[in-house]
Amino acid sequence: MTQTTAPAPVAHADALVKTYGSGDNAVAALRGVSAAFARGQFTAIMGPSGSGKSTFLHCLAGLDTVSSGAVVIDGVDITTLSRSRLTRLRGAKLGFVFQSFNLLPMLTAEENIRLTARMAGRRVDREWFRTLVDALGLRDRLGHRPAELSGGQQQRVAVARALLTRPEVVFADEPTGNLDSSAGGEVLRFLRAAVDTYGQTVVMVTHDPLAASYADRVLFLADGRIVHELAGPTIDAVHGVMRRMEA
Ligand SMILES: Nc1ncnc2c1ncn2[C@@H]1O[C@H](COP(=O)(O)OP(=O)(O)OP(=O)(O)O)[C@@H](O)[C@H]1O
Repeated sequence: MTQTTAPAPVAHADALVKTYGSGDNAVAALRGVSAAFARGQFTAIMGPSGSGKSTFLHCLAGLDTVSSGAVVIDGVDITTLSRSRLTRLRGAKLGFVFQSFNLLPMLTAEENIRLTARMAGRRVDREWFRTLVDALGLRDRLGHRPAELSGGQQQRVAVARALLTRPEVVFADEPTGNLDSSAGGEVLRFLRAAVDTYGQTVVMVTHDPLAASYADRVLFLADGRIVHELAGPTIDAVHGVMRRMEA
């Protein structure tokens, strides 16, 4: 008899607790959150304002410290790493896309795309660079600075930068929050294609049920806890869970 075992997740969080401040001013942002992220899976994180979405993403991505619990990326508990080892691991294994693009204004699109790889001392695979630039429609924009690009183009530059190092996980915090629906759709379609074509793992915080419907599953947070998980989300199903959470 052959036994099939589920592949180990590329990232997981165990009993994450995050409290900001102390004493009377303490705010419990995460109250024991556990979740596993399989390789090649696209997860959306949703929930009301203040439910802990950004805190969860930042703790998972090693951008914020945790109060207790563990975050394991590719077999390493990142909550135990020194600051410098954590910085190296982020550069080597993680990619980031933020709502506000976070491009350096004095660098061209191409320089911005190469920046993370350069800072991590990673050699850039030319073929992969070209594949990403073409898939994101940036070929004739490479010499432009961010101020000369539309919001959608800037975010596509940020997405190319995030994927250039072939990270274990891409973390995206409201990546379409500053984009109109057409530019947002392009970014989401590309993230979906990166999951389907390259087996990229993506974790994305969003307020938008349409954006969440591009994911393989949605984790819903409320008051610092995961309260629901939806697989194969449709826009209607996401709206349905949100309505039930508000009731
Ligand atoms: N640096 C901080 N200092 C103190 N409290 C914080 C800090 N960051 C977040 N919080 C609090 O932690 C809780 C969770 O915040 P978080 O930003 O993670 O929520 P969110 O679900 O991402 O919200 P939104 O959808 O509004 O962005 C909130 O009560 C927030 O006020």
